Amino acid sequence: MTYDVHIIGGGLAGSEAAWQLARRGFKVRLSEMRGTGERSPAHQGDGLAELVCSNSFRSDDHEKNAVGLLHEEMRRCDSLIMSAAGKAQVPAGSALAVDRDVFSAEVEARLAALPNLDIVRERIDVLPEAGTTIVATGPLTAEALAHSIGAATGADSLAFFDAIAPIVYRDTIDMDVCWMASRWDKGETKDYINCPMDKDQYLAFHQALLDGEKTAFKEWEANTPYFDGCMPIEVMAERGVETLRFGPMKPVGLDNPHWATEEHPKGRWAYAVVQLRQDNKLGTLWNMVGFQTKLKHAEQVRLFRTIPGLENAEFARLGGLHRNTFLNSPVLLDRQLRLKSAPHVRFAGQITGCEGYVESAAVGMMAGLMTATELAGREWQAPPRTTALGALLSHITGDAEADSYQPMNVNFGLFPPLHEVKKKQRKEAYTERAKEDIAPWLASLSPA
Ligand SMILES: Cc1cc2nc3c(=O)[nH]c(=O)nc-3n(C[C@H](O)[C@H](O)[C@H](O)COP(=O)(O)OP(=O)(O)OC[C@H]3O[C@@H](n4cnc5c(N)ncnc54)[C@H](O)[C@@H]3O)c2cc1C
Repeated sequence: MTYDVHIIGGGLAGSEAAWQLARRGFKVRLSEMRGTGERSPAHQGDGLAELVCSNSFRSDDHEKNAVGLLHEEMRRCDSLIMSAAGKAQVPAGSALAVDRDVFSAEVEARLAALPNLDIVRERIDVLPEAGTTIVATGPLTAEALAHSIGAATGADSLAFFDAIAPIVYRDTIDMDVCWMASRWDKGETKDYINCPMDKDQYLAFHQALLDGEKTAFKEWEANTPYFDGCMPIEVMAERGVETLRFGPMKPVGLDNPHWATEEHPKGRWAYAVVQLRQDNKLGTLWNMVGFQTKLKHAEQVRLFRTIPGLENAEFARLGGLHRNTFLNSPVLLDRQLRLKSAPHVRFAGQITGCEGYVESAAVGMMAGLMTATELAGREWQAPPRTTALGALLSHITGDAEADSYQPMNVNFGLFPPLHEVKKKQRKEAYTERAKEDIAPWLASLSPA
């Protein structure tokens, strides 16, 4: 079969791009290296759209949160990733969290049902010299292709670290010590397992993190920065004794019923809390929220078993650390995510420098829509900057003005941290305006 588009990489972005194109009638080849015996250091299976770390798509609140707004806009574009997430949803308060296996299987099944899409298990080592191509190989692009991209761009790619959080078997958590609750009782159910620490336990744990044996840095790694949203707990611990208590171990809004008294019948707040969030639909696996780490594996087991309630914890997966690569998009790509030096090649997903599952999928979706518009001989209109999609795209391509990306309260490196954005500006940005502005843009898309 001859193809209209070759998509390289069947992760979140590549799967979404393939969906947008194939359901518009274009012939698509989707090349995914997993399934050939090859995997990135973070992927664990061979399914399309595998979530490599947390199982959360973050806030689903489209009234108050920019990521929630992005969810909403993607749903309006008939996003495969959002609809599969809906099918695979597990309880997580106001966040959208999924069973990763159900999610990946749903994405794969929906794509496999499209007659004009071929999913081919193959590793691509060289950037195609001709033909409409979308590269969505992610932050862990296989080495040969990464070199080929490097040769084509002539520019150094940037590198940073990401770390993976551990996953615990539910039946090894001591619920006589831990309890189920959502912070401030948000959400209809009590979605998190909470492990309480008193002050002495917290201080001892903090010290142990500082003393714990870590994976050694190689020379080239020493100056590579972390993205803030994926900072390992031991690095956070190094920033100060209170940092974790204001981060992943925040105790506020969590009444511990095991510590109830006559004066506090609902329970009292602990000095610090470790939270676990459901990771699979069955509820047998729970991940330690914000506990990404580069501690050595044996050290993780020893140290995490000192957390109250996790004394007998068995780990389905331990934390890890990886070096990621992404393009200098504002310099190398045009406003339609095409490589300036080879415009038949478009990039999508985290390799463009965006960060997060939802953002990667959103960029994949837009790359698919751009390609569909181009192939249909129509003129592409960018989504307005007042929308979450427009803000994301503007920022990736370096077209952002100060206020255009403020609604994006994503806490990863390329976006301003939440605390730097004034509440009032955020609220203004989340108004109905974005939802009104997206409507004419949706009408401009090439028909499905
Ligand atoms: C370790 C780690 C942890 C992360 N944790 C989180 C998190 O908790 N929450 C969050 O929101 N985001 C997280 N991210 C960030 C990001 O959102 C994810 O990496 C996301 O999966 C990116 O989507 P993508 O489609 O761009 O890439 P991926 O989902 O990685 O997909 C790329 C695909 O391309 C394939 N591939 C690579 N090279 C080739 C080749 N040469 N030929 C063929 N196929 C190839 C890969 O096998 C993979 O399936 C994490 C990233 C990493 C690396």
